[in-house]
Amino acid sequence: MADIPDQTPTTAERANTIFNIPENLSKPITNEYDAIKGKTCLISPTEEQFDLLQKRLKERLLNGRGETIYDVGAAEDSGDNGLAPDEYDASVATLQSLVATLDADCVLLRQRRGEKGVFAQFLIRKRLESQDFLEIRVAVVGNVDAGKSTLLGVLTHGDLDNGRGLARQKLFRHKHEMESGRTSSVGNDILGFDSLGNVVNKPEHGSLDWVKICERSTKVITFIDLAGHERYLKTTVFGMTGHAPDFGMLMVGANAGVVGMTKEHLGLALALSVPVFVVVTKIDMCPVNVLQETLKLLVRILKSPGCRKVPVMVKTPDDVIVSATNFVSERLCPIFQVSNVNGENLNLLKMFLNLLTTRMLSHDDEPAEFQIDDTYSVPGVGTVVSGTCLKGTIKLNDTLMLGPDPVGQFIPIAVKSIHRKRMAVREVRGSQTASFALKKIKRSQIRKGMVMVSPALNPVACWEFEGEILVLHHPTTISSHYQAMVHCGSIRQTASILSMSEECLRTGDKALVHFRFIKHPEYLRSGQRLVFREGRTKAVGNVLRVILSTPGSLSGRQPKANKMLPQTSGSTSLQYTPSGTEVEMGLDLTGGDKRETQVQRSNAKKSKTKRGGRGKTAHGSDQSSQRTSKV
Ligand SMILES: Nc1nc2c(ncn2[C@@H]2O[C@H](COP(=O)(O)OP(=O)(O)OP(=O)(O)O)[C@@H](O)[C@H]2O)c(=O)[nH]1
Repeated sequence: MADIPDQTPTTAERANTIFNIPENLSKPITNEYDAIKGKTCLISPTEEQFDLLQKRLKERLLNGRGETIYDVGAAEDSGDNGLAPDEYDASVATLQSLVATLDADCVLLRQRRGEKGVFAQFLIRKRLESQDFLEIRVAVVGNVDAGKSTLLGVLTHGDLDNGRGLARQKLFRHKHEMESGRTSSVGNDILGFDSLGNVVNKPEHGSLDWVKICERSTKVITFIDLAGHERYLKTTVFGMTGHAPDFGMLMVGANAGVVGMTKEHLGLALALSVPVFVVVTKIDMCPVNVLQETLKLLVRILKSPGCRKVPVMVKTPDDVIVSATNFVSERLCPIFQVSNVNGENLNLLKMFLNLLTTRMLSHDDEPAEFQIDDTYSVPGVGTVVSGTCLKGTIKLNDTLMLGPDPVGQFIPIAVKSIHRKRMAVREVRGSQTASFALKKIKRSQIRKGMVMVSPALNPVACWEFEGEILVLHHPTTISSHYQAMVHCGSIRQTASILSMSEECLRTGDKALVHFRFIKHPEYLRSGQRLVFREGRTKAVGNVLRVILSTPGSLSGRQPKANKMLPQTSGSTSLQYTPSGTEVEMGLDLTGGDKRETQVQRSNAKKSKTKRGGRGKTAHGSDQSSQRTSKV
């Protein structure tokens, strides 16, 4: 098994966490900006210094997608923070004139008194046109009844809950959800902030008022409300992979604690490298000792070798700023304790959401890539597709290649109208979600998982690919011919293992695996993250190599399993992105999992002995999966 990458924080990272140094301050400054170095640069800058300050702020706004947090009176390389009152006032005045020249707004986040005087942090946010806004996607996960839909109802509609399901009624999309009180589909709700950081949503804004919210917002948080019940896990996994969330909000009911699907959802977010923050709800009705127990267990799980998170209890506005500015590091895990009934600490959560920035970086000049996660047939409009623009810019009337169809073909298609959050716009850029009206195509010709890409990419579909996977959980062993659902972006299709670098895989094993889709070819790119699952069996990994389909292979004929791939896992170290993926490797996440693994292994041995063979369909669920997924 390949070595687990060392995820111990560097000294600099540790120092940043311990001393709460914002990331932008911990990086060395280029020589160009030496003239504006130090805490006094804003007091009375020369014309030349003012230009430099303006240039630097512009760069920071560009890098921060329209916003940045600016320190006034903070020393860059020592603890010598603080300015005398008149110096501080002069600095703030300079900052305000800088901000005014860049058509932005400046809001005080926090002010502190050091030995040498006052220092402060300001949020600087660009004012955008009414059609433009920064979009952050937050996937909301957690066990049934943790209060997910309720919190979203309270945040986005501004009215508190009554503890008996009042607030969630505004979010449900299906009659059966209204009746059962359970979410079963992937839902969306939005929370808008203006350039001053005020919440735009008003209680009277119904679900039809998205356009009004977006027009007045500079930043829009899109909540992807996912189902908590195990029965809907497939939909929840799709929400986490297909809707490209920037962050995960893990909800835990204070009285119920870390139960049911909580750990499953946490593991999924970590496996997909989605930074997570935790919201503990129902603190109004939970006895103090129960709440303490819940928090203690939560912290233990987050700190476990599997998670390696740094939990931070968020109790004050200061904690919010520190955790929001350091949240990009993925290691930090802020924990909020709220009540949807009396509104306690909801202001801290809103402040935190206002400070989040998108993780997806894309350049407007790259060829466009759009992944489809849903299709609609709208009377009077025709076929509409919704999804996420992963790269580049898509403009009205652009022609994109839509595919792959069942035989792996892509067809040119013109974009006739674009909507962002139900608002008609002229273009959509990387990291934004949108829906397009398409002409001359039937809804039945389009499925989730298809893409629309720039013709410059010359897209080709594939039936087969190689991936590196890590088995997070499997009751027995996985071997060749095993079939399970591959989730990769918005692709969701059963794939069969043709061969592996190991004979069989158990919980905690890693391998190179050759997959083949069983129904139709897909558009994949190497480096994409994937989840391979069936029931509670779960493996995560990356697409390593896409095996492009030759014309003959596009027929869909399934070749025989080929020989084992060369044993390369020793030399190819798994390229998992920070912390998350190895989460359950040590299986500390589930506390008793080490023991569980031993039991599983001994069960696997027994089952092998019963069948008198090793490897092949070593367990019932594999067989049933093969049965059910045959085409
Ligand atoms: N007292 C109290 N009750 C709450 C709070 N938050 C939610 N509830 C209640 O808890 C129940 C469950 O809330 P939901 O929002 O449906 O839970 P969920 O996590 O969305 O559940 P699923 O949709 O099934 O995944 C509802 O009756 C809410 O009124 C809270 O902070 N305090």
